Amino acid sequence: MSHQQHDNTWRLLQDHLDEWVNLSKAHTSEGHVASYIPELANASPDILGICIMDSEGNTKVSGDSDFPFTLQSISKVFTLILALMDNGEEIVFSKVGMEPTGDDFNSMLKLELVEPGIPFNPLINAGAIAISSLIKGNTTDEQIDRILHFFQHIADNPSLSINQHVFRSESDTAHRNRSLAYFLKDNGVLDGEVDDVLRVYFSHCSVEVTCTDLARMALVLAHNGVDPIRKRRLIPRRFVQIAKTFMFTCGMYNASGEFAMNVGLPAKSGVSGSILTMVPGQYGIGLVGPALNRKGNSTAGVHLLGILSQEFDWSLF
Ligand SMILES: NC(=O)CC[C@H](N)C(=O)O
Repeated sequence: MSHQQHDNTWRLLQDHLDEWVNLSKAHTSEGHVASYIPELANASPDILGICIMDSEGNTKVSGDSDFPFTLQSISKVFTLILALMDNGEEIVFSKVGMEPTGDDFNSMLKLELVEPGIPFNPLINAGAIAISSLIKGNTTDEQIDRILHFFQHIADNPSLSINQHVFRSESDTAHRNRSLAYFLKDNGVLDGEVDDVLRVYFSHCSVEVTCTDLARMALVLAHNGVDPIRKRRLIPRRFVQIAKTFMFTCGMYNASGEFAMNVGLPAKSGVSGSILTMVPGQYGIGLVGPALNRKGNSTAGVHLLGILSQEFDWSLF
């Protein structure tokens, strides 16, 4: 992208981002805050915030961009990358597949239906739980520490930490994830103890961030693993390529096709109402809008990204 294009985009964002956020905010009333993790239900449904970061670290923020939230399923992108860096492709893809499911993110249907009973991809819950078990460490605490440090490193923010209330809230109520994990254990997909693996999984889902952290993490993916600000490679290019492909095909759960059609960018959402996305080679984007549609994606967030993509012709197609 030329400097002039960037300047134009930045000027339009300066003039219109607040207006687009306000327009999209109206769509928060179409959704509901996730309540199956009781602690998440405390978030106000009418929140909407966004941060867009360019490759020099300049930001455009709007709305409730300081609202802290937990990564939830967005963390799965980065644990996948760490598992790939720890084990390589061959081992990782002996435990999870490469295909979208078309089912809800916490579905267990295909684990029994389709041989050999490995999760279809690393971004559905079953797949992400399998990935958690692949993170290296001599103890569960060491695995969790390594993940947290990796997230801090990518976000360039050493103060990222685990929200213990959200962790406990999920851990106490995660009957479905527990059953998924036992299923995986029985199918020979999980190496460790179910409780230990789930502690790793709930911990990385509970890392607390802001939109700016998300945008910063996305920026590294937008630049294929090189941090354009620290001017350093943080992730091998191939592993970012794998992560972005999954984001494209599975990142918005079973609404990934619709999102690809309307926005056309690799993205990952979480049940906290967060979305991480990027304009390849250009911008990292983080947003939060806790009111979710039926498929578990932020109603206002998806709307806002639709406007931005159209306005700036960001679709990759
Ligand atoms: N979709 C999500 O964000 C799911 C993550 C959440 N921790 C869960 O396992 O249910």
